[in-house]
Amino acid sequence: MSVGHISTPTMAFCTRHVVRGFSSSALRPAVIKHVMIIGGGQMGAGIAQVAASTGHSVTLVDTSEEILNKSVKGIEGSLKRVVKKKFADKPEAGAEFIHKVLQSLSTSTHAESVIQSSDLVVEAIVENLKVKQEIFGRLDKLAPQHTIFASNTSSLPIADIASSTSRLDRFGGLHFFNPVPMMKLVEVIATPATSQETFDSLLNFSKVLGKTPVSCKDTPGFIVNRLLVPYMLEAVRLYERGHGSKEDIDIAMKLGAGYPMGPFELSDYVGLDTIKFIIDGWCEKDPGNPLFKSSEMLNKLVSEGKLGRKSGEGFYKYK
Ligand SMILES: CCCCCCCCCCCCCC(=O)CC(=O)SCCNC(=O)CCNC(=O)[C@H](O)C(C)(C)COP(=O)(O)OP(=O)(O)OC[C@H]1O[C@@H](n2cnc3c(N)ncnc32)[C@H](O)[C@@H]1OP(=O)(O)O
Ligand SMILES: NC(=O)C1=CN([C@@H]2O[C@H](COP(=O)(O)OP(=O)(O)OC[C@H]3O[C@@H](n4cnc5c(N)ncnc54)[C@H](O)[C@@H]3O)[C@@H](O)[C@H]2O)C=CC1
Repeated sequence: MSVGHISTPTMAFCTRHVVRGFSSSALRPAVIKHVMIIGGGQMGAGIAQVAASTGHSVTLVDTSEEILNKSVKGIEGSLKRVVKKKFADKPEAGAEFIHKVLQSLSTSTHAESVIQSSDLVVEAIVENLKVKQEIFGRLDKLAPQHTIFASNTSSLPIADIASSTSRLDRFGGLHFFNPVPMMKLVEVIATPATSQETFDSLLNFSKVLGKTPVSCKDTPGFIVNRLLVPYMLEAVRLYERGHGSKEDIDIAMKLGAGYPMGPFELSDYVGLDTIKFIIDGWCEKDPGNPLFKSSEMLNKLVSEGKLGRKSGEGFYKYK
């Protein structure tokens, strides 16, 4: 499906002169122009929006047209909010900007037919190692030599995801933050096998998106989630012990610690299914660690389909 005009793909490098995706005359980061984003949920749609807004041609991939239509509607809504600020006095320029961004964005339910023209693949699908490995393993066989693969995983080791491919040197992590159009940080993650050129390309790509990248090792939670997850888990334990209401805990952290959202508001914003995937994964890896003990309250909400804002109810109601 095409949202706007799909430009003719141009490869970042002519294959003849390419060694592992980099110019053989001088090893320099590949130029990233064509980006495939896999997963049109909260994160994938946000990454697609920002990439299309910054001069990239973007294809957003998901499993159904219905999901992709919803993703594009969300992107249009978010672009309107961006334009309201950015082009406050120039509504026509704002409308032109939105038109141009949507022209740079196409959608597809078939990653295989897009991979040949992709310089970079950013995966933002469900937080499940096997599912991520399966999709990267399949695309690895079809992707051009120079194509860089990156995962937006919150909690899985990048090296484990990369192990399903034969391009360990061209594989890294690009961890964006929610909501992507507003959050300035990107964690750029190198595994021991990620080449310097790939890492530089990912750093550079993040800067072109207008983000501030930080360099991370492939360690659990990278930087932000290594610190955020214990804090959030401690909040839910405090609540489960009856030592504070969720409303008071949220107010306390906003007004006392200056956070824009309290831990329960933020959990609903992130998505309780995603949070459960993260905690269950860490618990499985480190079962003796009391920090990752599962939360009965969280499990109950997820089993009832209360996934936070995206389903209309989580810790709070949104209808
Ligand atoms: C307790 C539960 C136990 C579970 C424990 C387990 C923990 C596991 C956690 C793991 C988490 C993993 C997630 C991850 O990997 C990393 C993350 O992404 S963490 C999340 C990081 N994000 C945040 O912390 C967000 C914090 N919130 C904010 O910064 C603000 O609240 C927010 C910008 C979202 C909204 O601002 P707010 O003032 O509250 O509301 P407004 O609606 O007025 O918006 C302000 C401003 O921003 C514009 N805007 C907002 N969203 C968008 C958008 N999507 N697109 C475009 N523009 C947007 C809006 O238009 C407003 O603009 P104005 O011009 O100011 O009107
Ligand atoms: N929600 C958050 O705040 C953050 C999430 N992340 C990570 O980003 C990833 C995505 O998270 P969200 O966008 O929140 O999830 P989401 O649930 O909103 O979206 C996931 C999307 O992936 C699609 N999908 C699933 N399997 C697929 C497949 N095989 N092929 C194509 N599409 C597929 C789903 O249909 C869905 O649209 C996860 O790895 C998560 O850990 C990272 C930073 C923040």
